[in-house]
Amino acid sequence: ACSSSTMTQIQNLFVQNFTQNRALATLCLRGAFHDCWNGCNGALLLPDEINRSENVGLAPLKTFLDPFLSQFSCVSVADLINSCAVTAVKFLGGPDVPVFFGRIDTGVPDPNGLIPGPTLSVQELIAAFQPIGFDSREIVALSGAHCVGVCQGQPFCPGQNTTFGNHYYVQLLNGELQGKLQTDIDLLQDNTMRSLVQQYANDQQQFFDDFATVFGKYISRIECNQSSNGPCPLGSATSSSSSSSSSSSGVPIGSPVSFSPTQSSAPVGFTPSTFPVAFPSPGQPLQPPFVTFASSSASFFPVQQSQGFSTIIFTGP
Ligand code: HEM
Repeated sequence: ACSSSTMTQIQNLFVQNFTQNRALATLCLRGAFHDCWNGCNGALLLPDEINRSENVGLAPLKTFLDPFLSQFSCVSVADLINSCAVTAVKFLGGPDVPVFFGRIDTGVPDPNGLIPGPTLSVQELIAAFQPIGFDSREIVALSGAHCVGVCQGQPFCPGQNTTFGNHYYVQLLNGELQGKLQTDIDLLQDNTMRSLVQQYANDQQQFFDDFATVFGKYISRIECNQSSNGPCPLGSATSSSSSSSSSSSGVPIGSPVSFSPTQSSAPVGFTPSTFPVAFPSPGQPLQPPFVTFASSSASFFPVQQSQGFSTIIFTGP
């Protein structure tokens, strides 16, 4: 893993790029959801995986992150994606999500079709999250990530999709999310989930606190037995459990490790998160079109300003 000062440098580069195009931030957040579903392992950026239909729309994330991987050889893909996601949440106005760095990349694509699809019923959604250790209340908190970004080119939350906040829950209750994701709308059909939607709609701080805890837990799920000599700091390696699955190459994947994301120090072998990173003050964006790595002549690809979230335009290098 990189030193914490290098992680800070990386996070600052993320911030600079988000300043140019906020759509990059929402891409990163969705990327962490997908990369970590089967344990955070960096497989999302493998060509076999990024081009799957379940990852439609995420290809620009690879374009965005590849230059970081060339520039910073110390960082794993999984750490890069998750560092990007927590930086995105904060950049968009959300809470500090605790994150530690030291994830190992698998190099093998995850099985296709594991990630829950947008047409699941609420019972199916609960059943999908249960084996990876998340209950219905945690699903409600995680789904709040749809306060930002787009669904099939349209804002999830009409008029408010560029900042992180509890408007997703307010709009869900008001019926303003009709025509978007069925899995979002169906949260209202389960009594426990609907009452939590109401609580979050009334109390942004509670949403932020819960989102930080639950998303911090989500991005800490690391399969410890992927490598015999890499860091496995979050718990003892386990290679079998009732919920274990197999990767497409037949390598057994251990049960998700758990730890308290509110613990103050990084587990052994992990670099702690480096919040707060410096955020540019509003009204002082960097000059487009180039964001460059400070310590090298490598120029980052230019990202043009896009209107809202409808387009991400890459014109580089
Ligand atoms: C609960 C199950 C979930 C389902 C079925 C789901 C499904 C989807 C779908 C279909 C899209 C639209 C993709 C497109 O049309 O381009 C999307 C976008 C997004 N999802 Fe989810 N998602 C889920 C949970 C999550 C979670 C847990 C997170 C993060 C914590 C997340 C973050 C995002 C973000 C930020 C976007 C917007 C991406 C962008 O603007 O490019 N989602 N999701």
